[in-house]
Amino acid sequence: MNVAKENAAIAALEFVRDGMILGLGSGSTAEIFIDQLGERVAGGLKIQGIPTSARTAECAIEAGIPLVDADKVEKIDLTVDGADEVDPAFSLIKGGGACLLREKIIAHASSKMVVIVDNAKLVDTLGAFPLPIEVDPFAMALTAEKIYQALKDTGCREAQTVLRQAKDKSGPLVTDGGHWILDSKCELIPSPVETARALSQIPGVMEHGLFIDLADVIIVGEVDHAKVMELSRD
Ligand SMILES: O=C[C@H](O)[C@H](O)[C@H](O)COP(=O)(O)O
Repeated sequence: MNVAKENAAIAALEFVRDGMILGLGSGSTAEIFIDQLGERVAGGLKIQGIPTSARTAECAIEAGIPLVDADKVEKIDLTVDGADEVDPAFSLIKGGGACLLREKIIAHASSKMVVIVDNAKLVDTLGAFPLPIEVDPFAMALTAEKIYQALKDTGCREAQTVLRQAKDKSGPLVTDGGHWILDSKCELIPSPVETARALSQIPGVMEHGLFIDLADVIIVGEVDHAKVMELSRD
């Protein structure tokens, strides 16, 4: 167990209240949170979870967390999720686990997003972590060329893009939504807002891993404590 991730996950429990509808993120840090949340549910906490991936749904069921269909709710109170990179403006790169589309749908619909990371995820400028971009497999080469242009036009020089492969090497990794993932190594993304906007305009791009203006709280786990940083959007 990674103690820093565990400390971040435990600190996120402070944001959970009885009666909440919770977006449950994906990835190793989110899974630690789900385990912790399961213990609170066993102790009497009443919440319902909306998983952002098939894997998260399995973990939540195993942890004893009641789930609710995303189509059956009118609001989501809080989402707790991990991230691959976090910059000082709370912009994120997500999608290292290929769950970015559902994660973004749920984060966008949530009143609050709490991001839990260890301090290795904090960066001055996003881009060292290859940016995951979820694409429709149809005419993927044409979409990839448009992505390359969009990245170049917004200042990400020499972006190298690779099609993510399934772990069993059977072919391209297929997301829960039936799409493929292109990972673009940008080194630096100087204007995340512009890059996000440019990528969103490409028809074959289902979603990209830049999460802008979504995170309200970043919890950074260390070995002996967690630091909670809140951003006011007023
Ligand atoms: O698609 C996966 C997600 O965006 C994860 O939340 C992200 O990759 C961070 O995962 P981890 O907590 O395992 O580093």
